[in-house]
Amino acid sequence: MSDDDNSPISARAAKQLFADLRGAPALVLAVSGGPDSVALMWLAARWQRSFSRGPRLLVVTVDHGLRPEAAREAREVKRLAAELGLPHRTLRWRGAKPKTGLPAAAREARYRLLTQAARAAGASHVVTAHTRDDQAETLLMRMLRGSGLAGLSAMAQLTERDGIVLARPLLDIPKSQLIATLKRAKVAFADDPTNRDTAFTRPRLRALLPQLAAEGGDSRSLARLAGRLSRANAAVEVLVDGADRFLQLRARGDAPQVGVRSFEAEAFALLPEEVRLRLLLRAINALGHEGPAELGKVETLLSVLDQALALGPRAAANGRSVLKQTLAGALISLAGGRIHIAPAPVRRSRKGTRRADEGGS
Ligand SMILES: Nc1ncnc2c1ncn2[C@@H]1O[C@H](COP(=O)(O)OP(=O)(O)OP(=O)(O)O)[C@@H](O)[C@H]1O
Repeated sequence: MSDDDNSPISARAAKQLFADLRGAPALVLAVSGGPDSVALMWLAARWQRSFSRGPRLLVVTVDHGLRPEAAREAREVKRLAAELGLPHRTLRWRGAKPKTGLPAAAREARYRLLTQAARAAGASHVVTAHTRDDQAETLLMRMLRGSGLAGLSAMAQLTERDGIVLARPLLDIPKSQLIATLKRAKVAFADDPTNRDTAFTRPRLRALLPQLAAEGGDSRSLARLAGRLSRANAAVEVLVDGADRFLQLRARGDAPQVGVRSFEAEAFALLPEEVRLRLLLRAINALGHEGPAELGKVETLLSVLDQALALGPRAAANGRSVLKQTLAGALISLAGGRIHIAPAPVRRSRKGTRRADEGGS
C-alpha cells in the first residue's frame, strides 16, 4: 500500500472524482452509515458547497429490516446529513425475505428503492460509495465462479438501471483513503458486523485479501486487472456489433419478421466462437421472457448448434428444423439454412401459472 493510499482526499481531488456529476439536476447519495458511504456523503457535501448552483443532493438510507441496529444507524445518517445541510430519507424493505440468496435479494430490493427515490426526487443518478477494495472483491468472486470476460470486467463507473444512472465515483479510491478522510474530518461512522459474517461468501473472500496482497495481489493490481479486462470486453462488444451488422446485410433480400432474430447459418459459422456466443446471448436476452440467460447454458446451446452446422449446409437447408430448443424464454431453431431466435411460446402449467416450454425437442 503506498503512502497516498492513507492520505485524506483533498477538495481538489474530490472535484475531479465528481466531475461527471456536475451537470446533473439532482443526485441520490446511497448512504448505509458505514465508512465508505459516510465519506461519500461528506465529500459530496463539501463539493456541492463549492458551487453556487450545483446539483441538489438527497441522502437515502435503506433499512432492509434484517438487523435491529439498522434503524438506529439510519437515524445516525440522518443526523449527520442534517449537520451537513443535506435532506435525508430512510426507505424500508418490507417484502418477504427469502431463506436462501438473502444478500442478492437485499441488493435487488435496495437498488429498486434507490432508483424509485431518484425518480421521485427528479434525480438522474444514484451515487454509491463502491471502492477499489469492493472492485477487487467483485473480481475475485467472479474469478472463482469462472465468469466470462464481461463478468470479470467487474463494476463500471457508470451503469444504467430503469432510466437512472448508477454512478460509482470512488471506484478507484482505496477504502483506507476514505477512512483517513473521515478521521481528519472527525466524523464517526457505523461498523456493519455482516461485513465480517463468514456465513456469507463476500466476507470470507475479504478475509483472504491480506494474504493475496502479501503475494502482490493487492486491490490496486486486482482493480487494474478488472480495468484491462473491461477494455478487452468493450473491444469484443464492438466486434459483435460489426458481426451483427454483417449478418443483417447478408439478410438484405429476406423480409424481416417482427420479433424474430435470424442469422444465415453459413455466415454465422464462420465467425469466432466468442462472437457467435455473444450474438446468441444478445438475441436470447432481447427476445426471451425469462431474464438473462446463463452463460454456461448458452455455451452448451452453441456447441449443439455448431454440431448441427458441422453436418453441412445440406442438413440445415432442406427447410426441416434440424434443431429446436428453448432457453431463458426464447426459442432457438435451425431450419432452411438459417438460425432463428424468437420468444418461446408461453403455455399454462397445470397450476394455472404461465410458463415457457422447457428443454429441447
Ligand atoms: N442500506 C443501504 N442504504 C443505502 N445505501 C447502501 C446501503 N447498503 C449499501 N449501500 C450503498 O451501496 C454501496 C455498496 O455497498 P455494499 O458493498 O455493502 O453492497 P453489496 O451488497 O456488496 O452489493 P453491491 O456491491 O452490488 O451494491 C455502499 O457504499 C453504499 O453506497
